[in-house]
Amino acid sequence: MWEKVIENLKNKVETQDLEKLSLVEPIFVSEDKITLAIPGEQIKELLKSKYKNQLKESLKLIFNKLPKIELIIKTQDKDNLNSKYGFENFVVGPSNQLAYAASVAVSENPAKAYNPLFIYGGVGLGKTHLLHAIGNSIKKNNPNARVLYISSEEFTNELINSIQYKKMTQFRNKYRNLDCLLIDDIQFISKKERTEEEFFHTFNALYESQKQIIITSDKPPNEIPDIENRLKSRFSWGLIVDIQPPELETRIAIIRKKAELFNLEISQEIIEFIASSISSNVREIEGALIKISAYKSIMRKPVTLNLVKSILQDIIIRKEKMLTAENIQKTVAKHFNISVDSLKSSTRKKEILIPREIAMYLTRKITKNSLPEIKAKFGVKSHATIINACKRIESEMEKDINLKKKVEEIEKEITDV
Ligand SMILES: Nc1ncnc2c1ncn2[C@@H]1O[C@H](COP(=O)(O)OP(=O)(O)OP(=O)(O)O)[C@@H](O)[C@H]1O
Repeated sequence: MWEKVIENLKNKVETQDLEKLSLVEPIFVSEDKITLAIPGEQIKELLKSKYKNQLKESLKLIFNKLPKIELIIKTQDKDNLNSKYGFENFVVGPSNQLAYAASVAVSENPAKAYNPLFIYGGVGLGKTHLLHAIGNSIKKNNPNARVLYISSEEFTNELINSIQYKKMTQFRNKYRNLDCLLIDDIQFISKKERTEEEFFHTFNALYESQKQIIITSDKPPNEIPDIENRLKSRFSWGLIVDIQPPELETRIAIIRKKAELFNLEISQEIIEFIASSISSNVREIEGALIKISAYKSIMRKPVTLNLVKSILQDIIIRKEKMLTAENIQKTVAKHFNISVDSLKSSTRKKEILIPREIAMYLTRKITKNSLPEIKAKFGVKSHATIINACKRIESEMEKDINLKKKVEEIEKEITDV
């Protein structure tokens, strides 16, 4: 029936309006009354102010008389928000302070504080948590706000379906009529031309109508490979903040908070043990606590340090395996595109010398190897060579930001296990 109305309206309505009106759904139809479900206040207003007469005429034509027209707003689409992620259960420390503060600011003043807000950081560091917290907080302040959380993969799948089933109008209306779009892991749209194109237009539509956009990624915009420059530049229009792996103190605070949530009583000694065994990934910390909780309830035994050590053995062994001089040499060699053997040679060529000194510096910093052990692993004659290499790299990193970044990136790759 509504298709007939639309057919009738075709020549009397502007094209872009017609697309919007085609989203209206009749949910009750009789000769006396017709109830139309409208997706949003904007379309309702459009229908009432601009097309009331045309609508009446079309209905008259179809029914031979004019039924009573009732307009109701369609219940909102699911916002995909997970209520378990809030600001109140996000532990703040130096590593995530800025991302947290920016997220709170955006949720208090959508589209006015920072737009877009771009949050990036490694795996399991709380980016998704912050996205949901922003969405939940905006909804709490304004229950009518149209907020949507979506991963860029889901966005891509939905787009593909919409193209396949010719539902692009619905797709565009869904995304372009939001007050706040929270899009997770944007790096996954790279190399997907059509998705990038569609996201570009979604971004523009929202930005131009002053709607809030929050984006997360594993890298800053300019380092996401194979993504259009026009998107990268838009991602940088607002504020870009990073989340770093939490420091020891923050990890301890996170473990305390999570243990409390899981109703798990553990001693300070155990908390510190977990915090020092799992350094870079909060999801892994959570996983460890869930495992301990499960053991506790199944075995009905008190949680001792030894029990925790045996429960977390696989994680600890995996870490120890990665934190070796051999693995550091391999990773450094890969980053500089040179061979592991050349790292152990005595050549003074700059392109080998710097990577070799970086490898020594990282071995000293992150393994438990003693100086004689490091000496043997790099085939050098004296301890002084290693100590001097470490000092040189430390002072070079202070002067050269690119070198500092490179070393940090390699260190992250080695310790992120
Ligand atoms: N600072 C924090 N305080 C409390 N919980 C945290 C914190 N950081 C991370 N978490 C928790 O760690 C888990 C992983 O975080 P989240 O899913 O947000 O990571 P992510 O950065 O989005 O990772 P990915 O890139 O894999 O999607 C979540 O359960 C989250 O609640």
